Amino acid sequence: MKHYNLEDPRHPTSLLFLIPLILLLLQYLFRLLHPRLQRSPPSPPRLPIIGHLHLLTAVPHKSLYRLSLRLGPIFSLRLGSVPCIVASSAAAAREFLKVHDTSFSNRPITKAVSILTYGSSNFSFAPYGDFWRFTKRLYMLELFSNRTLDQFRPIRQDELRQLLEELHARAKEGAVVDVGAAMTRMTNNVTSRMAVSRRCSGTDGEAEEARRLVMETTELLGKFNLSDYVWFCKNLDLQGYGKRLKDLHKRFDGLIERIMKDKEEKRRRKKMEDNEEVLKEKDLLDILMDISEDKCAEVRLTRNNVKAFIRDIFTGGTDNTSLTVQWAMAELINNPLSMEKAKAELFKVVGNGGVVDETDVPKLPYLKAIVMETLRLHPPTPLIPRESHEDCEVDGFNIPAKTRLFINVWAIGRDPKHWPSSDKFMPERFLSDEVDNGGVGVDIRGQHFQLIPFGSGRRGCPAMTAALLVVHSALAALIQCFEWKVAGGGDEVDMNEAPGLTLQRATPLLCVPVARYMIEPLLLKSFERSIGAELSHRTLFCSHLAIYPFSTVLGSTALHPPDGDAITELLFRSTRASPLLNSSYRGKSTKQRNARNIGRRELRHLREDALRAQQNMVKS
Ligand code: HEM
Repeated sequence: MKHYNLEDPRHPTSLLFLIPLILLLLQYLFRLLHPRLQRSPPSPPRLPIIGHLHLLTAVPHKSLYRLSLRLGPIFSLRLGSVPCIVASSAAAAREFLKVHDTSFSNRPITKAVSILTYGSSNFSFAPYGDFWRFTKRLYMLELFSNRTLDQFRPIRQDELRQLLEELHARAKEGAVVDVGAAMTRMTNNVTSRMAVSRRCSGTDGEAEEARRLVMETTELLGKFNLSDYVWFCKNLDLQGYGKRLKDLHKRFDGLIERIMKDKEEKRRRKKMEDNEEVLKEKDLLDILMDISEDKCAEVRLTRNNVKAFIRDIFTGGTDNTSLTVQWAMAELINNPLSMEKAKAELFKVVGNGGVVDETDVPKLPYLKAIVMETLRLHPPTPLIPRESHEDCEVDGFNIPAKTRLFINVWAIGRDPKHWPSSDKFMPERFLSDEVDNGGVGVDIRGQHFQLIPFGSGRRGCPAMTAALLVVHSALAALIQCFEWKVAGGGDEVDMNEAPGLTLQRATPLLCVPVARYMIEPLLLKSFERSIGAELSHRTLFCSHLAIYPFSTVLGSTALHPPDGDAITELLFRSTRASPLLNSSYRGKSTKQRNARNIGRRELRHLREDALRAQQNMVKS
């Protein structure tokens, strides 16, 4: 046996110092051979199994913002077993949504998504590829084209009128109004009438069911489901969301099937009658059905595609739009100076010559600045979700395929680097004649990455124009027609956010509206203004029918009914239906209630027909 002196370099223990060196060398070689491991974004220490889940609080965009202050604008997390990356600065958002947009053009498919979208048969969660490209074109050229938006203008006007009438009635009673609920009803109705020619609120149970389904869909899509993140919970339903999702899907499917069957029957009848005029008046479901029946279409839409698209439109069209108006109103109530400026601008442009209209908006820069400032501070989708479909290198970091990306739009909108006094509500920052506080020349269409409430790039929101039409006109009308008092006294409303993935308010916005004008003459002036010089006796009569209850119109001596088939029919219908709505008919029996409901429904249909007749007359 050999004996070495410890000082002797040939002694085995003296070689121990080589081990760390060898390990480092091996690690280097390993990284060299596996480019994915070359450089990963910074990440905090994580726990076994749950990874970084414990770092997320109930309001995830806020906890991710706090982490970004420590880790930088791009950092990575492991939520359970899911690799994620978070971008929290304008420059980082630009990297992901512009430079590497193609690599991050997928959306993560959660359990809720897969159940509620008929297995990603819709547009917003379709994987990036030919089908998505086809549907994007469909959205931009058909469903949300300028022509279609123009066609639906009377619907938006009519729903705004109904909202104002409802608020006016509450103002007369001095009653408290939940502004959020009223707005959601309105946006729901606009979307539903555009999509399937039906309202989502009203006297019949089906309309209310539709509204409930939309609300539940938005709620469940915004929930954080453990089975999406923790591998051993994958097939468990610990929070009970799985059961609720399946039940919700079944109810939605039943409703949409009924609507589609009804529509198919109507289309068959219309085709048999070959009624050209009626066939031209299409809702979004008609457009989708036309494409699904078109044998030459580039992509043949299945029945599930059509259903999933309609659901997409319902979900996208309701909550975001309503939330924007709610937060804007809350900010204006807490910033009375801004409210006064907005009122002054509206008075200068519209005066009391009618209710503010979509066509007035280009002349209302302060109103537009209010909406931009609201979307900066309160983006309805605070975290934009995307997923990479290939390995890529972003800003020197290697990001493997199937990494979930969250763009923290909320944090970017409050970054003091771009927005001085970033937490303050200052619409003036967007107006060139005021001090530049970061906003002059910035727009929200996805080109300026410091303000991207509608996202950017290929998968940016396709309905931005439609959404802004509703947001601007509804907000303007609320400011123009009412003073708003905080319910229960006080001058300020709470600005806290509720838990979840969408930017809901923690407390409802409860206010008492005080009417600034008599609403009916104002609405009538709007109609007269909108048809301007072409106003004739017949169109004026129709516009009265569309606004006033029948009895007022029929009793009006100033408006003796003009001749014409359309008018005669409308008159005949109103004389038949008006007794049902008569104020003396206040009985509580089922028969009386039913009669009133029939009367209300007929009033609604009559108003729609009167509006249509009015437009046809103006056109011809
Ligand atoms: C104020 C209102 C709205 C806001 C703030 C908003 C915001 C957004 C955002 C942030 C995205 C993701 C963009 C991205 O990944 O880059 C998005 C996508 C989408 N939005 Fe909107 N949205 C609004 C209104 C609407 C409306 C009214 C509809 C439809 C009726 C709609 C339909 C969609 C659809 C279908 C997508 C998915 C697009 C795709 O994946 O290619 N949105 N929206």
